Amino acid sequence: MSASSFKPVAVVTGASAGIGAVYAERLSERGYDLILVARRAERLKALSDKLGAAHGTKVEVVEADLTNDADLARVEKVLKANSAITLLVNNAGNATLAPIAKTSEEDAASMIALNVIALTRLTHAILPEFLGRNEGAIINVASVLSFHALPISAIYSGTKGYVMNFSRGLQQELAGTNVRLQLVMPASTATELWDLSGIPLASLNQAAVMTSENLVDAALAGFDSGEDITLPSVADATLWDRFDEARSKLFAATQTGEPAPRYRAA
Ligand SMILES: NC(=O)C1=CN([C@@H]2O[C@H](COP(=O)(O)OP(=O)(O)OC[C@H]3O[C@@H](n4cnc5c(N)ncnc54)[C@H](OP(=O)(O)O)[C@@H]3O)[C@@H](O)[C@H]2O)C=CC1
Ligand SMILES: N[C@@H](C=O)C(=O)O
Repeated sequence: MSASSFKPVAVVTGASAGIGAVYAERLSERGYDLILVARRAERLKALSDKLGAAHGTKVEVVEADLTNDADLARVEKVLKANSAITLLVNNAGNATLAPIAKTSEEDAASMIALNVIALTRLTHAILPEFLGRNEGAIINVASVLSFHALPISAIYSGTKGYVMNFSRGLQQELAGTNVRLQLVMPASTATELWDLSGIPLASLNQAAVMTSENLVDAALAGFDSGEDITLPSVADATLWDRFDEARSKLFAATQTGEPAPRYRAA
């Protein structure tokens, strides 16, 4: 079934589980028709049936492995062909949490292909249409590991650091347009990702783990209030402002054109 044209359409990648499945539910409640993307089509179909019955949502199920070039090209085509799309949620992501020496080349490549390349290409696919209509929104799901790295997260943090910088740069490009990008940076959230990553969810400090429902509801509250950057678990929002100010000052301080005195020969 293809999505109808009289309701706005949202695309959610990685909608078969976890955070993406909750985004699909919440966007359905908000009156969107949906294009849901993931490998497990049977789960997407079950979600589609549920949302159709509950809210009359029309859902287009797109079974795709976003690390596969042909599948990704097919999803790009779906995005380019549908002018009713007003929202893209780049949520699909995977993690192998282990030291690099213990991470297979396949797992490393898969994180880069999904977290970096697929997100970039899908953004690139939808952007001309959004800019042409001067409307639309992109939600990029990054992580608090976008700005922090652990001994087991070098590659994952690298990919999520990319999502943060890609999104920050694009937000500046979009200034003055009616197209917006929200960067969401969740901390630990109770999803399948953990067990798949090699770190059991049960081994985490449960007090620091958010439910995916709370995560998405907070992220959408941030979206509704016009936030560019949403850190759903951070109570003191000025922490980000101070971090970003320090980053900006550090960048400005690099623009000297000469070695710092401590590096000059005595
Ligand atoms: N859980 C957490 O603690 C945190 C998660 N995040 C980020 O949130 C996002 C969602 O993760 P979360 O809900 O936790 O993870 P889940 O593992 O629960 O869900 C991941 C989703 O991505 C899909 N997916 C995985 N691989 C592929 C692929 N190759 N092609 C297409 N779809 C794929 C999965 O579907 P299928 O297997 O059917 O393809 C699934 O729908 C990710 O970007 C993650 O990095 C950020 C911070 C914290
Ligand atoms: N998915 C989590 C892995 O460490 C995170 O992004 O925080």
